[in-house]
Amino acid sequence: MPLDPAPSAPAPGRPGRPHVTAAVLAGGVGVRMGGPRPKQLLALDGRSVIEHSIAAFCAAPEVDDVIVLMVADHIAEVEKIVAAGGHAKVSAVLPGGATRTATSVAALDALAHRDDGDLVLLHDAVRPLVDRRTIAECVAALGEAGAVGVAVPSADTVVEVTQAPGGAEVIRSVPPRSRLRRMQTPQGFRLGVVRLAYARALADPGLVATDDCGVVLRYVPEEEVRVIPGAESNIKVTNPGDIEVAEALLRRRTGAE
Ligand SMILES: Nc1ccn([C@@H]2O[C@H](COP(=O)(O)OP(=O)(O)OP(=O)(O)O)[C@@H](O)[C@H]2O)c(=O)n1
Ligand SMILES: C[C@](O)(CO)[C@H](O)COP(=O)(O)O
Repeated sequence: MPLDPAPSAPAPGRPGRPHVTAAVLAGGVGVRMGGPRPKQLLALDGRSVIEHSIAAFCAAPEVDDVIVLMVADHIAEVEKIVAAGGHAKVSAVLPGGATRTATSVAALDALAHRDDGDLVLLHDAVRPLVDRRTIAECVAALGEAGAVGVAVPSADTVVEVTQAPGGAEVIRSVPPRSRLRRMQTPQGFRLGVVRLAYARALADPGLVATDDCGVVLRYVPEEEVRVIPGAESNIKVTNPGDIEVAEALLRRRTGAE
């Protein structure tokens, strides 16, 4: 599905406001989950995991359009999901990259026609329970900061480990828990900031990244990376059993409404 070639413009009825694109990253094949199909296509309460994520951003009034970066072999399947679900804000379904980082870069490439002041929310397709409050607060925080991560405090003590000379894993340090957070998505950026970060990152042969805020922190250190509260329910469907957890969380949410 081709991207709308229209040049960057404020959304109709919202003059002066930056355009907000949500990019749903779905280029992974789900090695840890196992199974024949990528985990973003697994069923969760009558919809695929990826459709929950797409629907959450389509329903958010702050979001103008949604692009999906999907494993190339399954693009047609996602296009059908989008059409059948009537997710009208989806402007493109494009191939992801070989790594999550490459998929983030593909999302930025797809937004080359947007202005540096426009906004992008990069979201794991496999976080289907992202809620409206989180999306709204992420976009609102981008009014003050060029990069915004969503995170929750750690209930567990988190330790750094290393290998002892005999090969056993041993604790190297115990960072103060009160300052530790577990990062989630969406992670939101002014396009100019995240473009600069990835331009520098891609020139670094030692690039290793597990999230996009980390890329900004490392390669644009002058930029503040703001952290806003996430939600414990915004889990990443990663391992066998996580679908059942997501179903239980979804039932609890539906019951609370
Ligand atoms: N090449 C990749 C790898 C990952 N992702 C996406 O990044 C999110 C978080 O990644 P992860 O949970 O690691 O997904 P997989 O890479 O599919 O899982 P695994 O590491 O177990 O293979 C997922 O929505 C996944 O589809 C992506 O867009 N492109
Ligand atoms: C971006 C992320 O979800 C933040 O917690 C996480 O780092 C993705 O890691 P993955 O190994 O690609 O699932």
